[in-house]
Amino acid sequence: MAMSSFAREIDAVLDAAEGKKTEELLITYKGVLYPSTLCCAETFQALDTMEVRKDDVFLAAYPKCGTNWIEHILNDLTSAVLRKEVPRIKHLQILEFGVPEKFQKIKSLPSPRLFTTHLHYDNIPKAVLGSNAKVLVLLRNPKDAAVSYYHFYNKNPGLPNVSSWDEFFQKFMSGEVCWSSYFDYALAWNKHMDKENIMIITYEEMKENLPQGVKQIAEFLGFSLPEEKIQSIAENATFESMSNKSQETHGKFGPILFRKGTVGDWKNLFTEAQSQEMDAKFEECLAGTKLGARLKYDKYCKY
Ligand SMILES: Nc1ncnc2c1ncn2[C@@H]1O[C@H](COP(=O)(O)OS(=O)(=O)O)[C@@H](OP(=O)(O)O)[C@H]1O
Repeated sequence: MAMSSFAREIDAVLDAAEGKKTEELLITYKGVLYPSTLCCAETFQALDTMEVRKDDVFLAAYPKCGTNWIEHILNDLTSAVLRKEVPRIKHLQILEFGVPEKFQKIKSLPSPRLFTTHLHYDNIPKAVLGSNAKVLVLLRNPKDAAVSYYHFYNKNPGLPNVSSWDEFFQKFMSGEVCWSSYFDYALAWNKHMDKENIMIITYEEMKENLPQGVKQIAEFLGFSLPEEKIQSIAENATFESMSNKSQETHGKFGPILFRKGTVGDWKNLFTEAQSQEMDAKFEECLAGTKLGARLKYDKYCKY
């Protein structure tokens, strides 16, 4: 099976990580950890002056909340509207990845350009947040996000191994993970989610009704597509469909990324005490907020 250029690009990043010592795998920029195989200070600086078009589309997602899933749907929706395949170029499309010279190439990409970022609201370029470009914000319940992140730390050669789930749980709770704290991330978006050009989606809602989720995203983007097209995009975006093609689309990264794709896997790792600790943190940070309600914590994070 032929590998996409995107898959070859990811394989090259994984190969580069294999040669690095553990202490070389992370960098810190403005107090936040990032993987050194993908991010550098020069690109963060260049991001500050990135030019934004009003028809650019941004996907903002905390890591492990289903970023690659929604990217795939956005790509399919855009390809359907343009009636041609939109190529994916990860180091260009993920705002904080790659080298600063990429911004020259970004300027020549045709509209509508699709970008992704895991950056905290405060670190997203002001040009993006000050524009009317559409921003789709993706979150997942924090317990499943933590479990997914834990496996990712240990399976991805680009991240340092953690010796145990207990160790990772404490790091996740204190925000000592790449892209920093889940709770700070969600709280920041809570303040901005009512803006017209911002739409929140959750992993769990997409799992509950994928065609409905695809339709809502299309409507938010102003894309008018026949029902059958929405259905076929949803069918291509199931976990089974995406993981079956992952070797082709994501190369060696495929099995690392498409792990389980379920809701509730946290019950296999969380101890009772850890579950209560996260319940208390959620209560302290997000309970009573509009975004907190959207996450349906009691449904997805309680026994
Ligand atoms: N199509 C589809 N349906 C349901 N779930 C899916 C799908 N595609 C990816 N996934 C799951 O999303 C998790 C990876 O999240 P991200 O893509 O955000 O990871 S990353 O931060 O970009 O590395 C990871 O979750 P876990 O399986 O729980 O680890 C993936 O399996």
